[in-house]
This record gives sequence, C-alpha cells and structure tokens, in this order.
Amino acid sequence: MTRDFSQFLPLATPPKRERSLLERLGWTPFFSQQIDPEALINTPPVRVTAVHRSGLHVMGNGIDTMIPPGPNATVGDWLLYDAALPANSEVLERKSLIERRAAGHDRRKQKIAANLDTAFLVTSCNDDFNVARLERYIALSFEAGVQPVIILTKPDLCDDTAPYVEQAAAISDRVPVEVLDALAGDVTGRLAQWCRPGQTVGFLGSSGVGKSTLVNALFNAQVAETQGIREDDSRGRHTTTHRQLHLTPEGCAVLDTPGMREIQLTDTESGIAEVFDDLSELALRCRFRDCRHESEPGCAVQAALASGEIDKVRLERWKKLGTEDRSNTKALHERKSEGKALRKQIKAALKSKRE
Ligand SMILES: Nc1nc2c(ncn2[C@@H]2O[C@H](COP(=O)(O)OP(=O)(O)OP(=O)(O)O)[C@@H](O)[C@H]2O)c(=O)[nH]1
Ligand SMILES: [Zn+2]
Repeated sequence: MTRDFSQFLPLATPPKRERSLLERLGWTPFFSQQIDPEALINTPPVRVTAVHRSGLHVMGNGIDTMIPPGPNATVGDWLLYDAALPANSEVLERKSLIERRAAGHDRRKQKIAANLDTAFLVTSCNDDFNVARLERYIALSFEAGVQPVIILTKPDLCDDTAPYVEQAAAISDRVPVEVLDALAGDVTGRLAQWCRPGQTVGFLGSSGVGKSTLVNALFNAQVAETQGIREDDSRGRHTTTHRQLHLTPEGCAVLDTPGMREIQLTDTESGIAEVFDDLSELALRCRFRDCRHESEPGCAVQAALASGEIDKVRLERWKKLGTEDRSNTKALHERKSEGKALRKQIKAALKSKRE
C-alpha cells in the first residue's frame, strides 16, 4: 500500500492554495524532520493551543480536544498525539522556549511559550513604561532564541511619544520599536513583517497594556477578551486568564498571554550579555576574570564609566540583573541536587528495607 504523507510535508514555497490546518498551526520542516513519516501516521502531530489547569487543548488534522496534564508541555508546543494514552504524547524538540522563574519561593522555572518566532513586548506610553522591565523581557527573548519587538501602545493618551521611543530604541539596536494605537492604528499592516504565514508570534507585557486589543485588531474580530484599565493607577484588571493561541486565516499563529506581574530571570546569562553586549565586551578586558566592576584594579568597566563612555544607571541595571540571575540559577541547581540526593536516600532506604 502506498501511503500519502503529503499532508505532513510542508512545501518550501507554498503555492497559492488553501493552507492545511497543520500549516496554519505553524507546522514546518523543523518539526517534520524530527520524525519518520510512519510515526506521524500512528501518532499525528498536534499543537498545544491553550493551557488550562485541567489539561492542554491540542489541535491537529481532524483533532481538536483536551488532553489531561502529563506531557511536560506548554502553549505552542508540538506533540505526537497518542490517542490511546494522550498523557503519554511525546513533546517534539522546540525551536524556542520562553521561561521565567516561577512566582513563589521555590525557584522553579515556568514555561511561558514554546516555538515562538517573534515576541511582541507590549508596554503603554504611561506609567507602565519601564526600561528595566523591557530589558528583562528582551534578555528572556534572546536567551530563548526569539526575536523581540517592542510595541508602545496608547500613543493617543500621551502628549509626546518621543521620550518613550527614544528610551525604547536605546535598549538594543537589535530590537525594533513600533508605536501603535491598538484601537485605531493599522495593526495588521504595521505587524505584517512578523505575522507571516507559518510564523508564531506572541504578545507579552503587563496587564492592561493592550495585548488582547492588538490580537483582536489583527483578526479584525473579538477573539480575545478586553477590559478597561483602572482609572486610579492605570493598571489592568488581568482580563486574560490563560495563554491562548489563535490562528489567522493567512496562517500565522498568534499567542495572547495574561499580564505578568513579575519576571525574574534564571539561566539567562547569555540573554543578558546580548542585551548589554557593549558592557559584556568591556568586561572581557578587566584584569580579573571574576571582576565585579566595583573597585578592582584594572577594571575596564569602571574606566569606561570614569571617561563618560557608559551610563551609570544602565551599568547598575546590568549588574543587578546579573546578580539576580546568578542567585536564582544557583538556588535552582542547588534545589535540583538536593532533590536528587533526597531521592537517592529514599531509594537506598527502600532497598535496605527489602533486603
Ligand atoms: N486609547 C487607547 N486605549 C487602548 C489602547 N490599547 C488598549 N487600550 C485599552 O486598554 C484597555 C486594556 O486593554 P487589553 O487589550 O484588555 O489589555 P491586556 O494587555 O490584554 O490586559 P490583560 O488581559 O489584563 O493582560 C482596554 O480598555 C483597551 O481598549 C491604545 O492604543 N489606545
Ligand atoms: Zn571590571
């Protein structure tokens, strides 16, 4: 019997035709190349389009269902769907993964989104705007291998957007900045270069900055819930409660996320180095490899500060992020090895009981 595998094989240059659901979901050669076509027949690929407490919502060809929690997956992940035992569905290798340190005392990592190509970092031209927070989001994106783009919303509510644009643009020359009225602007046109067929884009940012409004504008329809912000402190009301992937008719997968109150970094050393590439390069020229850039002799960073080459406030933010990342990373690895040691002890105790 000859089997038709064509549904699993995305074409390099898609002809002008109706896109298959898999293509619209973002199925690309990166994923199809990971498995032999035979396996795809028995365990067809599905994409996680939403994460709920009760499980994962997955979609694929002829599949639109909830599976119980089990696979260590997050929204945007591709799974090989095991119809008999859905919780055993295998997670495919990811193109990218955005993670942050979970809220709370244990310093576990929380998966935010998998397989994003572009992260729209949304902030509004008001009190929400904060360079340090943007730097965190950008470090996370760089670390994950995702292209960050800063979107400044609510230009219509502020007198002058120039200072916001200037500060946002100064963060990194590798991060484009777009000013966009989410209610009245040409959202589709301005975001078109990132929202292309086969791409996955996600909106990240605080509550109330307009993430869901931008998603709705992209779809020209009310696909995501929105709500007015609180008048007193211009904060949002956490209208979006779960992460949800929406599919445009053109074949772009669009992720809306709930506002994040806090993003702490863990294992983000190279992402931080990319945001502050000038400072990281300078640090390579310090006399001591473990220089803290305080008052050590031969510190190239302090020398650059003294000559006015670098900005003191930005330097402080770089140091702070680095310290936070190292401390969280160390604590996470310690917790992991503590867990390992504990499991070893339990195993040994059980073994000696049996003997
Ligand atoms: N004037 C103006 N209002 C905006 C703009 N963008 C969003 N809004 C309004 O801001 C409020 C909050 O927008 P949402 O899209 O719900 O914000 P969100 O970021 O999705 O918030 P959460 O779902 O809570 O994370 C809504 O009343 C929007 O209409 C904008 O560019 N200009
Ligand atoms: Zn130094």
